[in-house]
Amino acid sequence: MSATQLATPPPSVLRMAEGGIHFDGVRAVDGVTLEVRSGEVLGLIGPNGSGKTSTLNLLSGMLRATSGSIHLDDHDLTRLSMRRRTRFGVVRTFQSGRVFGRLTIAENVEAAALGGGLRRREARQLTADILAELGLEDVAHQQADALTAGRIRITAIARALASRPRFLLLDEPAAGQNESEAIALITAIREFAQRRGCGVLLVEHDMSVVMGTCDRLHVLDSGRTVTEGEPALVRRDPKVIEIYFGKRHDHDAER
Ligand SMILES: Nc1ncnc2c1ncn2[C@@H]1O[C@H](COP(=O)(O)OP(=O)(O)OP(=O)(O)O)[C@@H](O)[C@H]1O
Repeated sequence: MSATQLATPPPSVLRMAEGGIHFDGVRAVDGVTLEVRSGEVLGLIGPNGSGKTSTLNLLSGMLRATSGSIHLDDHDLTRLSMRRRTRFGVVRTFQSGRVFGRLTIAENVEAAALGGGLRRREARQLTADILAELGLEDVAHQQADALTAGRIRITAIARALASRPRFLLLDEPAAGQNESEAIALITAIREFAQRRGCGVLLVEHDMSVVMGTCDRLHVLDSGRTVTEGEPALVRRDPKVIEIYFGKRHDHDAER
């Protein structure tokens, strides 16, 4: 059996309802409700310090919510650790990327596929598919230690995909890459997610990157939801223009 024929899981929803967390009086996330659905990419955007990473951390279990709840379908994840959420298929990646430096890229990805319960043949096939999709074929047999930070970050994403998550939470996966590289990477992740029914939450700074790569956008400012919807509509929302594009918009208007 080819790994691309692996069964697609039934549709699911990862949902945060009125989620909140505060740090020493700072309300980093303040009553945010959002849903990520199987097979879609939800872009989480907003200015610096608006609560994007904290929201992702609440969903992954890295932070415990001080208010609200988090559910995967009917399962209440609110009090579960990150490790236990991983068992439900909710997986996050880190900006720095976590890989085994002594293993090759292919071995790193295959180890994640085996850890996710695949047999060796299926794991090999899935690894080959992912390396091709993420443009890692040329470095497949290089030791991870020898690669650039950017390639290591992509390898960490490849490992996360190989574990066959139901929901993948990505914190700026394309950090440090130029715009076209970022769009290519996120497009590859999106295609993988769509084919395998995996939902993706993507934290990303760059509006031009999320516009063509996300199915929906959720905009935060000061820990609160500003708006949510299709990228083209969100981009035209006056509240978003004000908080997110303010300076550029004024500049454009002046020209
Ligand atoms: N561990 C922490 N301790 C104290 N304050 C924190 C902590 N984590 C986040 N904050 C604060 O919470 C707010 C939201 O931070 P968060 O990192 O979630 O925002 P962000 O939108 O991801 O920002 P950026 O785009 O700059 O990465 C900020 O004011 C930040 O300083």
